[in-house]
Formats: sequence, structure tokens, C-alpha cells
Amino acid sequence: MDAEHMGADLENVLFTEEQIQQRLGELAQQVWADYDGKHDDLLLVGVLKGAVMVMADFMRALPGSAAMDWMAVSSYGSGTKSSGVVRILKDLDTDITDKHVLIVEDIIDSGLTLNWIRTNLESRGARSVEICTLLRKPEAAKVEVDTRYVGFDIPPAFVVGYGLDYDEKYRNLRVIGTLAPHVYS
Ligand SMILES: O=P(O)(O)OC[C@H]1O[C@H](OP(=O)(O)OP(=O)(O)O)[C@H](O)[C@@H]1O
Ligand code: HPA
Ligand SMILES: [Mg+2]
Repeated sequence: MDAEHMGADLENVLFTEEQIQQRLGELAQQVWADYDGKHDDLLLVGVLKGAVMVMADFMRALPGSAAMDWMAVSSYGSGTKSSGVVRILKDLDTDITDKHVLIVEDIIDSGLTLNWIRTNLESRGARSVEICTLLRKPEAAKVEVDTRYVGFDIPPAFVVGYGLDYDEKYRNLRVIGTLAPHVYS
């Protein structure tokens, strides 16, 4: 699919490249200030694959160095609904005992994925576990997830771009938008 078609499959652009970068910059400043004195024990944990773009840009917006690790879990498969059943496909390389873990995510939708990951990481003896997500859908929440850093709250429509996929497509869009109905049918 070429770029023109990818863009044409969007119904609405919710956030431009500039808006995304601006907000990530603000979050990075806030995080750096909040973790003052703890930067050496800060570990950013990205959740593959959707968080790849957020991690890359958020991390580069930090005013100093922070460590990074990745987890992969299965929850959505190729559909648009979370199954709620979470399985670890790739675990962290790092022992997080006594670390300040900051989970970096693209989206909290039902909350099922992050709720599970948070509980899982807390059980490993991390000193703290907090969440930074670019997007959150408050009206779609099936469980409440205590989320310290949120880029944008959005309505419950399915969105793609900037790491977010529909059937593995559109992750490389630079904007975030809602998918046009003709794409589903
Ligand atoms: O709040 P929830 O309803 O649980 O949904 C959020 C999760 O779903 C997406 O991942 P997905 O499982 O689609 O994998 P992906 O990151 O590889 O696209 C997204 O990246 C979050 O991890
Ligand atoms: O709205 C969404 N778009 C893409 N992937 C997702 N995973 C959970 N919600 C979404
Ligand atoms: Mg997905």
C-alpha cells in the first residue's frame, strides 16, 4: 500500500506529527523532573510493537540518559477487540529488582493489557512502577488503570498510525487518525 492510500483510509486525523512531538516533549520534561535523584535507576519498559514510535521519540525528548527494555505480550491478535487473555511472548532482559520502572505505551483502551503488565512487573520487586501512555480511551475502560502520564484522552473509536496498527498496517503513518469504515468492510 502506498502512502497516498494509507492516508486515504483515515476518516479523521486526530493528531499531527507536530502535536504528537510537542506533547511527548512536555511529558519527557515532566518525567525527568519527577524522577529527579532517581535517573540512574530509571528503566523505561516499552510494550512491543505499538510503543516503538512513542519510545523512540519520548526517549530522545528526555534531557538525560535512561535505560530501556522491551516486553512483548499477546492480547489483541489481528482483531480490534482485546481478548483480556495476556501471554508473555518476550520477557524483559533486565532484572527490575529495586528499579524505578516506567512503562511506555501507545494506548490504553480497555486497560486489560496494562493492568496485567503493571501487576506482573510489581510482583518482581521493582521499587516503583508507573505508566506513561500517549493515548487513553476513558470511555472504553473495562478496568481502571492508575496512569501517571497521559498524552491525550480520546473518544472510543479505533485509531491507527504512529505505531498503532489495524491488522499490522498503518503503523508507519506519522499522524494518528481514525480508520474510515470502508476499511473494515
Ligand atoms: O487497553 P487494551 O484494550 O488492552 O489495549 C491496549 C494494547 O493493545 C495494543 O497492543 P496489541 O495487543 O494490539 O499489540 P501491538 O502493540 O503489537 O499492536 C496496544 O499497543 C496496547 O498494548
Ligand atoms: O484503537 C486502537 N488502535 C490500534 N490498536 C489498538 N489496540 C487497542 N486499541 C487500539
Ligand atoms: Mg495492535
